[in-house]
Order: sequence, then structure tokens, then C-alpha cells
Amino acid sequence: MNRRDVRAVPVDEKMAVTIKKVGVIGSGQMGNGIAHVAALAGFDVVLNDVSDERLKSAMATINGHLSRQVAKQTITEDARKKALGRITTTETLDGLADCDLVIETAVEKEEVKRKIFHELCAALKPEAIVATNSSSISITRLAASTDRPERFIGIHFMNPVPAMELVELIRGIATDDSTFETAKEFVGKVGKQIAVSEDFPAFIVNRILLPMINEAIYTLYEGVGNVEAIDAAMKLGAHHPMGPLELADFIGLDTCLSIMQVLHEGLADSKYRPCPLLVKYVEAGWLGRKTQRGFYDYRGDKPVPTR
Ligand SMILES: CC(=O)CC(=O)SCCNC(=O)CCNC(=O)[C@H](O)C(C)(C)COP(=O)(O)OP(=O)(O)OC[C@H]1O[C@@H](n2cnc3c(N)ncnc32)[C@H](O)[C@@H]1OP(=O)(O)O
Ligand SMILES: NC(=O)C1=CN([C@@H]2O[C@H](COP(=O)(O)OP(=O)(O)OC[C@H]3O[C@@H](n4cnc5c(N)ncnc54)[C@H](OP(=O)(O)O)[C@@H]3O)[C@@H](O)[C@H]2O)C=CC1
Repeated sequence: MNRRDVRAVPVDEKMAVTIKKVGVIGSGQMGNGIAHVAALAGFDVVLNDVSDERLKSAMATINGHLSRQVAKQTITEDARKKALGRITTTETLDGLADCDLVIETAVEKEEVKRKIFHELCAALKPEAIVATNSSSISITRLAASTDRPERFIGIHFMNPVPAMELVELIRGIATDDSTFETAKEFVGKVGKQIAVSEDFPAFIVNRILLPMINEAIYTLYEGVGNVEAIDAAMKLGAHHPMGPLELADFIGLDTCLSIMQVLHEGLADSKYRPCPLLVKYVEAGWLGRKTQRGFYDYRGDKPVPTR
């Protein structure tokens, strides 16, 4: 049977799912953003994280971003209130039991994600779809840690979620057509465009973007330019909206390093070697904006370069 024949097999109607309730695991910048756009689009959202403190701060952040949209008149005050009202929070994966789609957005560490999927699947109904927002990790490998590889998919949002138009969709080797179509419909409903990527390390956007950021860090490491010069060069000389070092701080230096490690290991090519300076910043706990320090120090009134 060739691939076309496999795709022609009708899906089991009993297993088809209509997405009404969306679970989001991890309330960091991506989880907040996905909860935000899904709630605005009318989905009920359950946001999960490991502590209540994190969840409270996430709800405040989401409200802040929604309020900014009200101030800019991109949404109404009524839409803000309704969206916030659609989001509930939970500290346990059991709290996601009645979700139709769960999107995992915890840290970019394979062992953390595998553990989450193992626990999550035990709580979920069999027809529910499980997705990961991973930036780089093999969808096929993550799917294999679940009880439903055919109902598992990569739904990769970009940061900041409310502002970026693109979502990458990545099928694992076992992802079935109905899961792909349901994910595609969901992405359309939250107002984003899709790019379909094959399941290779870091997919499309990060395969191209992260080596550029890593090269910018090498440029800093080798003393070709300082932080200010490198960012100004790429903003003014290549019309990037953010300089590569500012963008690395925005993404999170831990996430940048994890993506480079996945590229380096997965493609076994020395051109993806993470810059030792990136490793040093992560080892220092200087992870960028989220820890107030990275290539810039954000503790004062305005960001100050750290090199
Ligand atoms: C690592 C991965 O796996 C993949 C990735 O995501 S890689 C990262 C991809 N992202 C980028 O490259 C971002 C590059 N930067 C940009 O495009 C722009 O600097 C930016 C959109 C972030 C901000 O643009 P700007 O013109 O300076 O800001 P501003 O006018 O204030 O904001 C534009 C919109 O973004 C929203 N926004 C900005 N920052 C935000 C944030 N942190 N969270 C949520 N929304 C945000 C604003 O609310 C605004 O929304 P509306 O259009 O609804 O009003
Ligand atoms: N940053 C970016 O630009 C993008 C990131 N991504 C991907 O999205 C995912 C999340 O990234 P991002 O939001 O930036 O990361 P953050 O570090 O901002 O947030 C991760 C969140 O997940 C929480 N968390 C950790 N372990 C668990 C767990 N076991 N259960 C529930 N929550 C958990 C963290 O809590 P605590 O801090 O307490 O550990 C934190 O609140 C990663 O896979 C990343 O690669 C995708 C696109 C863009």
C-alpha cells in the first residue's frame, strides 16, 4: 500500500472530534499567547501550569495584552471580558480531562514533554487530540511517548502569538488525516495562516532563524561587533524588526540553546554547533527578558547591553 492508499482509508467517525475546549500546558509566554488567541476566537480554554502563582501571573499578563488591544481598538472591551471569562486554570493534568485538544507549551526539554504526555494521556478521553508547540523536537518521537500517535501533531505558534500570522503544522509519521484537518481548522479559527513542515529538526522557521541568531552570537563572541552594533546592523541594514540578540532575549536563551542542540544532534553537522557564549549565558541563568538579563539587562528603565 503506498502513502496515497493509506491516506484514502476512511477515518473512524466515532473518533472524529469537534474542538470546543482547548487545554494549554505551560503558562509561559507561548502558553499565555495561545490561551489568549484561542479564547478570543471563542474556544473555552483550560490553562495548566505547575503552580497557582504562575497561573495567577499568567492571567494578569493575558489581561494586560487584551487590554492593550482594547486601547488600540483592535478588540472591544466586551470581547476582552468574554475572552477572559472563557479561560479557567488548573494545576493538575486531570483538570484537562474534558478537553478536545490539548496543546503542550512547557519548556523545550524532551524528557519534560515526554513525562507530561505520559500523565496527560491517562487523563484524556481517547478521541482528544494532543499537540505540541515544540520549536524543534521530533514530532514522531514525542508522539511515540503517547497512547495516540495518530492523534498527535505539531502546532507550532510564533512569538508573540497575538501578533504573528504564522503557525507551522507538522505531522509525525503516524498522524492521521483527520487530526491534520482538525488542527488546520483550529489554526484558521484563531486567525493564523499555516505553513506545513516535514518532521525534521527545528522544522522550517527555526531551521533558518536559529542558525542566524547563533551566528550573531558568534559575531559577538569573536568581537566582530558589540551587542548594540550587531542589532543595529541587522535592524537598519537588513530591516529586521528586532536585532538578532534582542530577538534571542525575547525568545529565551534557554529555548535558543535547546533548538541549536536539537539541530546539532539531529543533523550531525558542525555548522549547527551552539556558540559557547550562548551556553555561558544559559549556564549563568541569564535567559533573556524572562529573567531580566541576557544580551541586555532589563532591570532598569531601558535595556542596557551586557557586552
Ligand atoms: C522560537 C520559535 O520557536 C519560533 C519563533 O517564534 S521565532 C520568533 C518570531 N518572532 C519574531 O521574529 C518577532 C520579531 N519582532 C516583531 O515582529 C515586532 O518587533 C513585534 C511584533 C514583536 C512588535 O512590533 P512593534 O511594531 O514594535 O510593536 P507594537 O506595535 O507595540 O505591537 C504590534 C502588535 O504586537 C502585539 N505585541 C507586541 N508585543 C507583544 C507581546 N510580548 N505579547 C503579546 N502581544 C504583543 C501588540 O499588542 C500589537 O498587537 P495589535 O496589532 O493587535 O495592536
Ligand atoms: N519562546 C519562543 O519564542 C517560542 C517557544 N516555543 C516553544 O514553546 C514552548 C514554551 O516556550 P516558552 O513559553 O517560551 O517558555 P517559558 O519558559 O516562557 O514557559 C514555559 C512554562 O512551562 C512551565 N512548565 C515547566 N514544566 C512544566 C510542567 N511539567 N507542566 C506544566 N508547565 C510546566 C514553566 O514553569 P516553570 O518556569 O516554573 O518551570 C513555564 O511557566 C517550548 O517548547 C518552546 O520551544 C515555540 C515558539 C516560540
